[in-house]
Amino acid sequence: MVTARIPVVVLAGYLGSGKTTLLNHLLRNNEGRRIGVLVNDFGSINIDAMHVAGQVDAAMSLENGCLCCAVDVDGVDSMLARLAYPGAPLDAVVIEASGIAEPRQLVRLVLSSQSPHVEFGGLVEVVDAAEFDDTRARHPELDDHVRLADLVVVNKVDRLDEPERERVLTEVRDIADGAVLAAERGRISPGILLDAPGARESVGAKQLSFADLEECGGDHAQHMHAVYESVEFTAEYPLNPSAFLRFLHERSRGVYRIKGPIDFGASGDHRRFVLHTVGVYAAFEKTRWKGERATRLVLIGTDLDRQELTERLEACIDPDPTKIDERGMLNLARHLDG
Ligand SMILES: Nc1nc2c(ncn2[C@@H]2O[C@H](COP(=O)(O)OP(=O)(O)OP(=O)(O)O)[C@@H](O)[C@H]2O)c(=O)[nH]1
Repeated sequence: MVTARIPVVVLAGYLGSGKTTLLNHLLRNNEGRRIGVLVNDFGSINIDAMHVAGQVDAAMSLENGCLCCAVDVDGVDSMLARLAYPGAPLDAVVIEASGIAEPRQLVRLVLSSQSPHVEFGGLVEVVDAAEFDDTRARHPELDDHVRLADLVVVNKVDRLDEPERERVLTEVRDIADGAVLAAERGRISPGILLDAPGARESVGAKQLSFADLEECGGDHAQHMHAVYESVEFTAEYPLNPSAFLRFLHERSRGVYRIKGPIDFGASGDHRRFVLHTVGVYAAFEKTRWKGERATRLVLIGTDLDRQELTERLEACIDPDPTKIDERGMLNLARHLDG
């Protein structure tokens, strides 16, 4: 009897490109497919795992460290074995890599899996259309990631006007060997991503060869995460919105990405603000507190001064949270994510 293998899709893409957004879109619009998720955050607070929690059929997360180097094939195999076992109620597993993981290494880990229950389901690279030029200038290896991918999702096209959007799409198509799709908020059809690579032939599937995987990829010093670091900040007391907005405006250039929920305001206010900064872009997503209220931020960047950042964030804690700073909340509203 031939055992059906569960496809394992590697979802990669630079910091803040929209991987979690795309994953959440898939989980909400799964068209009946049951999806297991393996999330790898950079930083010890699992913000991405918090974002996908509750919508997924089976999930595991790996904290603090980059999946591509911190874990060997046995480690990935044992995690995959816990998600994908004989008779597992899953149709696919998606590994959401951290934004600075080396996709080639991740693909190699999946391809080297000894598990008879999984197969490589393809590499999907999410690209932030609005940050494409900047990211490429800072990280020329982005071209390589785009070239290797079975499917490149050029996300955030809403942030560009028509001519710029076409220019970026043309540039990505010139580099990519696989299929290229434009997307807003990761809205792509789940079938394109989750069915075995053969099913993607309509948009141009490709399979990675071991030769592709052997080229570089193994040199840790060249990996993005070798130069990035993260600082975590948690606070049980609310932050003052005006003070925090000042912190945001004055943040150092080294801080490329900040994400996580923030508690602003007094106990009667149930609004939960989730901050996302990507480069100079900053947005708050408004949700509601369900469990414990606390600020939990992860800051990712290069040359971070941990002590200075922590002190500046601590200075944002509101000495009197019973008095909501309405003006600050109004300013915050201007940054709200549509
Ligand atoms: N305007 C716009 N914003 C988007 C789009 N997709 C995602 N975002 C926003 O971009 C920010 C980062 O999105 P995430 O999905 O968290 O990105 P990520 O790749 O998972 O981030 P890391 O895991 O930190 O690398 C969030 O504020 C999203 O709401 C899009 O298509 N358009």
